[in-house]
Amino acid sequence: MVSQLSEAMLDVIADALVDKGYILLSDIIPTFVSLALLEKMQAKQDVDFKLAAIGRGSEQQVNTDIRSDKISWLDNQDQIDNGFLSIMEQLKDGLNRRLFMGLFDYESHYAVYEKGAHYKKHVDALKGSQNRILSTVFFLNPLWQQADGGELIIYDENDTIIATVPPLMGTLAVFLSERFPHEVLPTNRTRNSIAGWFRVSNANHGF
Ligand SMILES: O=C(O)CCC(=O)C(=O)O
Ligand SMILES: [Fe+2]
Repeated sequence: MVSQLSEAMLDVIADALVDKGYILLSDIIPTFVSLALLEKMQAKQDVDFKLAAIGRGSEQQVNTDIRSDKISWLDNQDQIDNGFLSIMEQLKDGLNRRLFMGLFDYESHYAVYEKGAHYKKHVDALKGSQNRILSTVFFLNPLWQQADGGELIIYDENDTIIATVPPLMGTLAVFLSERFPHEVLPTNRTRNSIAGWFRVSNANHGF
């Protein structure tokens, strides 16, 4: 398949991850891909989405005080999902070539936050667990207004806010999973996103 991410774009992303540990991008996923993802998401929302759980393995539980989004996992056998996943694959390969991150696979889910839903401050990977290494959040909300709320707030290690990201169609946030606590503020209207994580394959292999 023809690469959709240019070498120059991959250089910019790699440099930002080295310098700051995160980057906010727009225009990296073609509009026709985003629109297809949104259309599919909206068509499936009433049937296929389940309240997201927190915790791992047998500790998993739904706790809507902490997070109240509903999710559905992407599947690389699905043509629409694959439009997005193939670009994430290019990102993975491009970063591995530049930074030797050892990124091995990528898991991702659609998430719908209905009016009033939120996700309290959390980190996507516990320090030293070296499983989820790099987080991505892709937003699918055309015409988002400030009054709609639902911003992604990213903090640094000292709990200072470093980015307030409106969940606007086409924005992709990429950040190191262990380093940045983040939260989703309550949304005032339905908010659609795809959250994903690049993982390494074993505990000795990290960034
Ligand atoms: O949708 C978002 O803005 C972020 C979601 C998130 O942090 C997560 O699912 O871990
Ligand atoms: Fe998260």
